[in-house]
Parts: sequence; C-alpha cells; structure tokens
Amino acid sequence: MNTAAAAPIPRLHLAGVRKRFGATHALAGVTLSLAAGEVHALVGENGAGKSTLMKILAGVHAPDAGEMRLDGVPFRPADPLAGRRAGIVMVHQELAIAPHLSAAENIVLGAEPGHALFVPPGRVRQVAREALQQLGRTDLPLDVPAGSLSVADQQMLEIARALALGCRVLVLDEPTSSLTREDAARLFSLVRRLREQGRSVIYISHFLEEVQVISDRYTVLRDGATVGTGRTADTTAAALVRLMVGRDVNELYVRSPRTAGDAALAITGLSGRHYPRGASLSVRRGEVLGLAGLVGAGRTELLRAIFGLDSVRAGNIRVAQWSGGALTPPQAWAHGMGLVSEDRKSEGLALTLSIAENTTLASLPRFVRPAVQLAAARRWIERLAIRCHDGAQPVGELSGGNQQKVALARLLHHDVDVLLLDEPTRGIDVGAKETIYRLIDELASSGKAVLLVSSYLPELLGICDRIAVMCRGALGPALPREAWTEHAIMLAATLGTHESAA
Ligand SMILES: Nc1ncnc2c1ncn2[C@@H]1O[C@H](COP(=O)(O)OP(=O)(O)OP(=O)(O)O)[C@@H](O)[C@H]1O
Repeated sequence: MNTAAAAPIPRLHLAGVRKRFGATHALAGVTLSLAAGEVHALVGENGAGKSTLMKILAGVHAPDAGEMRLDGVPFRPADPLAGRRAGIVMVHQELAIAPHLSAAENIVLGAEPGHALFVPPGRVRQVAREALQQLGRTDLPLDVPAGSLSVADQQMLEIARALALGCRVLVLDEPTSSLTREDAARLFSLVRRLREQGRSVIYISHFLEEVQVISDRYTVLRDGATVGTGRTADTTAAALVRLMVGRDVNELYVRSPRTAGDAALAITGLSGRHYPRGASLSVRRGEVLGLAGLVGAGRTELLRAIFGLDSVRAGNIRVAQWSGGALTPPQAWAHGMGLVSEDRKSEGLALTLSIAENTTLASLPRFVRPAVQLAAARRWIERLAIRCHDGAQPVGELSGGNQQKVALARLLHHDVDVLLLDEPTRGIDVGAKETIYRLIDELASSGKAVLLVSSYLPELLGICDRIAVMCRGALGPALPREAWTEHAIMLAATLGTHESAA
C-alpha cells in the first residue's frame, strides 16, 4: 500500500518557459512553482526577465516554449482578457486607474460588456463593496472620483478590482515604491489577509528587506533563467544578492571624504503654484544634498520648479552666472543643470528613440552624427552596465531599471554641473544601485553638485553629505547627515522640522 500523501497540486507551475524578442533572450528557461495561499517573491536584476514572465502569465505576450499549469490544468492565455478570466491579475507600479470614474466603477473596470466578468450597472456598488469588505477597507468611499484618492487608496482599488475579478494569482509589481511607510505596512497586512483567504501573491520587489518580511518563498531570476528558489526563512538578503548579481555586494553605500566648495545652485524663498512654499537652500560644488520627505511633500515639485518644468510664483534661483525668478528647461540645461525625473516615462525619455539618441540629445534638437552618438552610447552602456543589445535599441524596449540608467547617462554625457536627481534608484536592482552610488560619489568628489530626492532613508543617510527634510511644501534646514537618524527624519517629515524640534 502506498502511504505517501500525494503532494498538493501547485496553484501555478511553470517549467522551461522561454521568450525571445528578436535577438534578445528575455527568458531562457524559467521554472517557478507557487502554492495556493503563498506569497512568492520574484527577484532579479534589472532586465532579468521578471516583467516579461508576468506578462506571459497575464496573456500580454505568448511564450515561445515551456509548460504552464494553473491548478494542475495546462494554461496559456491568448490575451489579457483570457489571463484575467483565468484569475491572473497584475497591479503595476504605474497604477491603471480611470481618475474621473468613481471608486466603485474603477473596481469593476476590466469586466467589459458581453464577457463573463461583466458587472451590470445595478450591481456595481454591491460588487465593489463586497471586494472592499474582503480587504477590510469598507471605509473607502465608493462614489468619489478615483483620482481624488491617495496613491495608496488607488492601489487598494486595483487590488479590490483583482478580487472582484475572482483573482487566483495576484501579481504586485514594486507595490510600495510610491507608498508612505504606514501605507506600506497596511499593504503588508492586506497581503497577509489575502494569503489567509487562500489566494496566491507574486511579489516583485528590489527591496530585499520587504521580501524577507512578506514572502513565504522566493525565486531568483538571472539572465532570464531561474537560478534559485526556496523558503525565504531559510535564506539571507546577502545570499539573495549573490544569486541575483552573481557576486557579493558588501559595501553598498560609498561616500569619499571631500570638502564642499561654493554654492553651485542657490534658491531663496521659492514658491510654486501649490508646492514648494518659500523654499530656500544652496547646494555646493562637491556635495550631495539629500531631500527627504513623505510621498507628496513637494520634493518633486521643488525640483521641477528649479528646472523650469513647473511655474514659479515667487523667489529667486541662482545657478552658474545666472540669477532670476525662473528658468525654462533649455535655459537650465544651458546653465549646466540636468534633471532625472521620477516619472521617466512621461517626461524623462523619448521611448521610441534609441539609447544613443536619448543619451546624446538634450532638450534642444540639434544634429549629432549617428556614429558619434553610438560611440558615446557605448561608453555609457559599459559604464552603467545598461542591459541592451546596442546603442541603437529603442529605449522603450529596455526594462524599467535600464531605462532609468539611460536617463542618468544623459546627464553624465552632458557633463552637467548641477544634477537634480528625483528617486534615481527607484526600481533599480542592488548591483545597479551600487554602480549609481559610486557614480554619485565620483561626481561629487570631482566638484559636481548633486541634489538628490529619495524616499529610501538608508540611501539618504548612506551617501549624502547634508540632508534637508520637506513637509507639506515647506523645506527645513540642510544639516550634516551625522545630525540625522532615520527616526529624526521621519519625525521632521511628518511634523515639519520646527514642530519636531520643539
Ligand atoms: N518588447 C520588447 N522588445 C524587446 N526586448 C524586450 C521587450 N520587453 C523586454 N525586453 C527585453 O527582455 C529583457 C527582460 O526584460 P524585463 O522587463 O522582463 O526585465 P525585469 O526583470 O522586469 O527588469 P526591471 O527590474 O528593470 O523591471 C530585457 O533585456 C529587455 O530589454
């Protein structure tokens, strides 16, 4: 008699999944097994193939080869609707919310008329309410326009939508990147709740601390193939990094001793239409000045106002030999300032243009010989380890993290004196982060001025010379980093520097 208990059928089982885009082997044999009620972390360097794998699961791309089973049944969604019908729902970093529709309508979105998932208008509120109930978020208003809700609540609507669609596997792609710490903690308890309900979650993140807190098991991809999988409790962050990068990353944060010079950029009493409110600061040559604050505190608006992307209501900007009320972006470039924006898709990069064009062209169109562009691009591709074919590849074909590196390469190529960097390591893998920290350190040591917005406190404390905290549009004083702790920054970010010091 066979007494061995049959192994439970995995919720999802993938074996030997392959996918090529032209000459790029995006996936070269992925194996992944996910149980019902399991939170599974999917980690890997930028370009390792995580998004491609999820797009195959969701029916966006068809695999070239490999086996896929959902609850034991062969599964190969022909299109995204088939993926959703099968119960695979993805929540991306860039949320898919219709801002003018109500919260309830957003929850039932994706269930088009004529399909099995369609919710008749009379049942919209009820379906939405039931989904929010399962998430323990009955406090969310159903009738307000979704665009008026916070980013965290909009994300909640997307997760509620996944439940309303009867999701079996929820894919969360870098879900905490735009959340405050409290909202991230709330998201974690919600993920645990989904796990208790027997739903499976694939959790993609470059934050290994999060992976360790939230996941039961993990899979590491490298160069499109599975290189490790197991129970999260049985591994360490260092071991995961080694699997991802193929080497040890010991000293992530670098900060060479250096002396700051005179001010390269000084702003006084700068006010935008909404934020900033009367911000003053000066960034010196040879220093990295960090801007901390909660999501929505006005740090992005401050950089945009300095660079001339948002209008300035009052105040003064001084950069190089120029001084005045407001610059235009071409003037900012001309005076040696460059910006890497947080939202690289909508304003940073021209996705249909090549890496070479994006790197070498500034805001002013001018003719540069293609061979010269390509040679320059090759240098940056090597220096920043941009994963691509060659410099002629369109930026839109690169993975998110590699697009970010191209945005940074553009500033380096133009040898700007003042670098305005808005969350430059968001969505960037740990090996590439190390490269970027080294670069920032080299730039500052060679006399450049760096103004760095980051929501990741270890990074701010690790690489900045001084840190200033922004709270509700007001900017506190820039103090040496030794004067700050994570706790002090959080306090100033929540209460404002003056109140927290009181
Ligand atoms: N539509 C496409 N056309 C050509 N190449 C593509 C396309 N989509 C992805 N790739 C390539 O496939 C590889 C895997 O990319 P993918 O986006 O899956 O990586 P990732 O692990 O999600 O990276 P990141 O952490 O940066 O988001 C990369 O080399 C990328 O350039």
